[in-house]
Amino acid sequence: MTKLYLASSSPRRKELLNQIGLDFKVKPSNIDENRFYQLPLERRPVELAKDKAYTLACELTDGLVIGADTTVIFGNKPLDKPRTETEAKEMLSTLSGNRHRVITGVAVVNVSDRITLTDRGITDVWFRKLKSFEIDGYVATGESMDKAGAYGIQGYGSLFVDKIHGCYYNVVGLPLSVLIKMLEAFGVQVLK
Ligand SMILES: Cc1cn([C@H]2C[C@H](O)[C@@H](COP(=O)(O)OP(=O)(O)OP(=O)(O)O)O2)c(=O)[nH]c1=O
Repeated sequence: MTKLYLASSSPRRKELLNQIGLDFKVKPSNIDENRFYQLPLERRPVELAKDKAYTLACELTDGLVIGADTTVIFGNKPLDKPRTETEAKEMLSTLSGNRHRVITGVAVVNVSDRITLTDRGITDVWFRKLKSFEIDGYVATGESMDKAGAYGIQGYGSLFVDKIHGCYYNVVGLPLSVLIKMLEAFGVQVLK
């Protein structure tokens, strides 16, 4: 059976892979994300995903490595993980009453020959207009801090979302319908 590795520290990605019954090991890879900040925003998540997966693949002898990166884009600006609570509140004010885009890049690297597949999911998310006490209350829950765009659609952040167009799981951190096609290309099947 093919060994599977998830090159990510995101608990959400781990949960999503568990949800579809995959047997895998988690081995986060530490890459220098700063090197990618010059790239066009639509390309960045895929390149980051590839680097995360490839970096771990170089430490292994066999198996498949999955890497991913979620970027939240408002207009043509990225909203990365907030560094402070003030920054989180600013991001949420920006998203309030507006539409933004979530792109999750995914890469699967075959360790033995380094053959790599990449793809991405794109989801548009509409937030309702938020009151300032709601933004303060949300940031006080602590949910913002490790998440792109300063919110988690799977948590209290669900209260802000009017509608989405695209894959929900892509927003949480892994577009599962995209990933499964990539895994199948390497002979891994969930439903037989
Ligand atoms: C928009 C959004 C993001 N997120 C999370 C998913 C990702 O964990 C995080 C985006 O940061 P990433 O840099 O994609 O991932 P990470 O740093 O958590 O993990 P790693 O780099 O080791 O793979 O934001 C949610 O959980 N819910 C949401 O609704």
